[in-house]
Amino acid sequence: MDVQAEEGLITASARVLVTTAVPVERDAVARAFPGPVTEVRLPGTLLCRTAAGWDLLAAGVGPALAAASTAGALTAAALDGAPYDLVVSAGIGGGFAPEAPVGSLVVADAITVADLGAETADGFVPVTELGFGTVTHRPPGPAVRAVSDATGARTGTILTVSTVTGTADRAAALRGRHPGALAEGMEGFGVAEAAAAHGVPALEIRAVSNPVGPRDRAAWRIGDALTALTEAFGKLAPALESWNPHDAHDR
Ligand SMILES: O=C(O)c1cccc(C(=O)CC[C@H]2O[C@@H](n3cnc4c(=O)[nH]cnc43)[C@H](O)[C@@H]2O)c1
Repeated sequence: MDVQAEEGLITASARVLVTTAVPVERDAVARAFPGPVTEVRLPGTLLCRTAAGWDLLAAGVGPALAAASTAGALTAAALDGAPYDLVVSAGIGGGFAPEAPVGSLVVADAITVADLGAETADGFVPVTELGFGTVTHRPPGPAVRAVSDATGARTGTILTVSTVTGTADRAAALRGRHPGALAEGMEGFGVAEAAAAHGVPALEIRAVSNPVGPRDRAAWRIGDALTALTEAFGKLAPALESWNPHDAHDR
C-alpha cells in the first residue's frame, strides 16, 4: 500500500453496484465491460459480476421493488465485509422535450420522487411539506460531472414516478413543479433511498427511449436507448474508476 492509500486519499478501485429495472437493461450495461460476467447468487436475487468487479443487478420495475432489491444487495455486501462505495441506478427512461430527445443521455443532479405526497384542493403537496420523509437525493457533484464529461450526458433532475406519464397535461404539470426535470423513470428514488440508508452515494443515468407526454408506443426507441446505455457505460466506467468515493460529499 502506498503512502497516499494509507492516508485514505486514494482508494483501490471503487466497489460499484449498478441496478437496472429489467435484465435487458442489465445486459446492455454488461456489454460495456470487457471479459466474462460471472453470476453471484444472493438470497432472493442474482448479481452479475463483471471482470472489472462491478456488480450488476436487475432490481425490478418500480421504486418499491428497486429499493428492496438494492437494499438486499447492499446488506449482503456489507455483511461480506466488502461494502459498495457507489450505487448507480441506470436504465431507459422518458425524456422531457426539447432538452432530452430520444436517444440522448441524462445524468441526475437531483433524484426526485414526483408523486410521493398528498393531493389537496390546492394541488399536490410533497411528503416533506406534510412533515416527514424525503423527496430528493442529491448525487455527489464530482461523480455527476465525471459522468457528464465522459459521456456528454445532460445534467438535470430525473423524476421517479409510479405511474408513467401519458398525457401532455401531466407532463406540463410535472415540469411546472420541477422546472429542472429532464427525464423520468420508475426506480431511481427507490434505489437512492436504499443507498442513503446504507450511507452510500447514488447516481442515476437514463438513456431516453421515449418522450414524456402523450402515450405513443410506436414512438418508443428501446433498442436505440439500450445501445446508448452500453456506449455510456463504456465511457463512464473508466471515469468513475478514478473517482474517489471520499469526494462523495464534495459538491
Ligand atoms: O405503456 C406505456 O405507455 C408506457 C410508456 C413508457 C414506459 C412504459 C413502461 O412500462 C416502461 C417502464 C420501465 O421503463 C422505464 N421507463 C421508460 N420510459 C419511461 C417513461 O416515460 N416514464 C417512466 N418510466 C419509463 C421505467 O424506469 C421502467 O423501468 C410504458
